[in-house]
Amino acid sequence: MPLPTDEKELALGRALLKAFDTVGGGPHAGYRAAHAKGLLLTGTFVPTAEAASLSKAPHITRSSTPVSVRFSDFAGIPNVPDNHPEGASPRGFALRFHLAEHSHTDIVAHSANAFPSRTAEEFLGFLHAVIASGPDVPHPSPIEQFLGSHPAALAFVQMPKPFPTSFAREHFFAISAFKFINAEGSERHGRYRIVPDLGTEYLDADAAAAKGPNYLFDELKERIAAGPVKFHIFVQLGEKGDVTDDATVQWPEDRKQMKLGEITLTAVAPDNEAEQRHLIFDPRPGVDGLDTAGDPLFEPRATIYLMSGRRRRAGGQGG
Ligand code: HEM
Repeated sequence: MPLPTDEKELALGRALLKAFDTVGGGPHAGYRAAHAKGLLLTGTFVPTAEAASLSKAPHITRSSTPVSVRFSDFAGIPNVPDNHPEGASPRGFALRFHLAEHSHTDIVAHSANAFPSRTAEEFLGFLHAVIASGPDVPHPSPIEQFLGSHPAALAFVQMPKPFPTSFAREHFFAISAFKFINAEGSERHGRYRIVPDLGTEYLDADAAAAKGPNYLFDELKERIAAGPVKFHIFVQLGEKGDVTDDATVQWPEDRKQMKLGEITLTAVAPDNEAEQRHLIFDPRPGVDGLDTAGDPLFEPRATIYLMSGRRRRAGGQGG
């Protein structure tokens, strides 16, 4: 998976990485520039019978596929408390389907069904406004000005992001629309939703504040030692006219949702830190039967995940 050769794309990737480093007090050698604190679990994906009507992708047409899932807190701070008011949310769910040796496809999702910007350039503007807005900066501060002129960013910042009782009681969204292509060549747009088998469950603010800084990761390790953790993958199906190239626009809640399959996680991955450090997720599917659908976030994300991942691998420690 090479980096792009276009100098503008590379410069955007470098600028985003630098901005994340600044916000997270990094770089932290060997860790991700965002979603630095994580845990990797392993298990299996089993598709539903109807999933093949949507896509001919290998993991959707086979009876089962091994998977890895990396759960994470948002910030680029390796020891961010799981109950940190700004640093922990949205939580991440990065899923890898292991199709064959050196062959895989990923879904990278987070716990908010929203994103603050349509483009990576706009996201960089958001981060720069955060960086320029210390406590001593006069009002309206750069971030107040940015939020005043970017309604999607304001909505994202203001949306409630409650703390779950467990990673196994949180839901996740891949935000962008994808194209699903079946064996007959028919195409449908859809958006992934990953829903816990046990349903979502959240703490109130006082209960969250009373939790320890590692409450989510400690609980996940205990839970998986006691038995499997299950999630269902749904695809919210787009209809004619639904926007497919803008992560800030959600589709109506009454759109049909097709169940794609189930993930059963059974163990904490061995050599967890080294495995996490090595894994570089790609938000683009890159397999027959699945494609991106014009969302401008995909390419810059792929670039920055790769840039950050190579830097992390060279860091030699961390996860
Ligand atoms: C312009 C938009 C975005 C930028 C600049 C960005 C930036 C980043 C960066 C720098 C990382 C660390 C990469 C690494 O070192 O491996 C990261 C990881 C991650 N991002 Fe994004 N991101 C963007 C959009 C999104 C969206 C839309 C989602 C949710 C659907 C998302 C979810 C995640 C998750 C879950 C991870 C952790 C992946 C892992 O566990 O390795 N990001 N992002």
